[in-house]
Amino acid sequence: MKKNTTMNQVCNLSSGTIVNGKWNGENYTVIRLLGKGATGNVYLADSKKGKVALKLSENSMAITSEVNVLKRFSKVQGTSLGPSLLDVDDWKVDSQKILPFYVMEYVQGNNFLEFIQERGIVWADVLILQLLSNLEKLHQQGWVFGDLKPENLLISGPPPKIRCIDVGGTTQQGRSIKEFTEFFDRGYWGLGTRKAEPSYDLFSVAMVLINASFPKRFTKKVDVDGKTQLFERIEQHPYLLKHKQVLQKALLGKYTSALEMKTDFVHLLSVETNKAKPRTQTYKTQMATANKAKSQSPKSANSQANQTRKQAKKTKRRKKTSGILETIIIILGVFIIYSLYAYHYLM
Ligand SMILES: Nc1ncnc2c1ncn2[C@@H]1O[C@H](COP(=O)(O)OP(=O)(O)OP(=O)(O)O)[C@@H](O)[C@H]1O
Repeated sequence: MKKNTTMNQVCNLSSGTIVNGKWNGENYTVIRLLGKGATGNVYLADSKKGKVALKLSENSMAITSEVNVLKRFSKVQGTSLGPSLLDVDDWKVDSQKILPFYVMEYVQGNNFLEFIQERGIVWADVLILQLLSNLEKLHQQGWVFGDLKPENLLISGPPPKIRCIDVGGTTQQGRSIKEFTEFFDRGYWGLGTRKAEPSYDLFSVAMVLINASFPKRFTKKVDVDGKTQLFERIEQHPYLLKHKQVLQKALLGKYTSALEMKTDFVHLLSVETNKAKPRTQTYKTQMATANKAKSQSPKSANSQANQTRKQAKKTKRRKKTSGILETIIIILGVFIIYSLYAYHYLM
């Protein structure tokens, strides 16, 4: 999208600048720039309500459209689709310049990729389930998020909670997607149209997971079709491979609702959890058998010193492996319990 240089000059506010609302009379003291978007800049600011995020733009149409989306989001019960809207006003910069702005809740936290890089890919499961719940509610209201990408997903908490920011791409179902980023756009990969429908967002969800596994985004190859290239990527990463079925269906637009995708996702996770159990039992059984055998043959152990030394080494190795395995099992257990807790608590 074309950048408006005048806007960028005016919108480059330094720390301490006071933005005064012409109509509502609220004052906001700029702390720092949070980010620059295509339509304006977002600042962290101090206000009588505490820290807030303030978006300033020369483009009053864009501000109005985003404000309308945030208002609509606030009516969707039980979700955290976007930051809550706190104020909408104009700022009289000088005698000739008036800039529209809106103030929203400051969502403190890392974006999706930063969070995953810090905590590990296993967290993607919990976050994607939350995202799918939010999308389901948004789609039910007749809207599509559009520009779904890791930068637009902030993780607040604890407990970790996914929040969609940058509502500029939110489009009414049936219309053409307003804003998109190539990597997350099914049109770019030749896997569908840019018509706003739930499957458009669900394709992007799959791409968010692919991006979480391959943080360096790749471009579409000229000589290979999009489907082949993306399916190949899925085969190359253990996390993606584990979610292959769901990802492939989402990429091919086979899900007509976020709920359907979420159900498949939950099913896949429960299958994985069940698979993990017998492996643990088998190992324990093996250990018990080995210990039993060892205690039943002390004589042969005494007469064969070499064998005993080897046995001791083996046992030491086994104990070490057992320790590592136990730690993994405990971490896995805690994670599953936490996931269930987060899942029930947040959904
Ligand atoms: N409510 C918020 N709380 C915290 N940070 C925010 C909030 N809103 C925006 N930001 C930060 O400001 C950045 C710019 O936000 P904005 O939504 O305007 O632009 P963008 O995502 O770059 O948009 P575009 O895709 O329109 O270019 C975001 O990437 C994010 O880092």
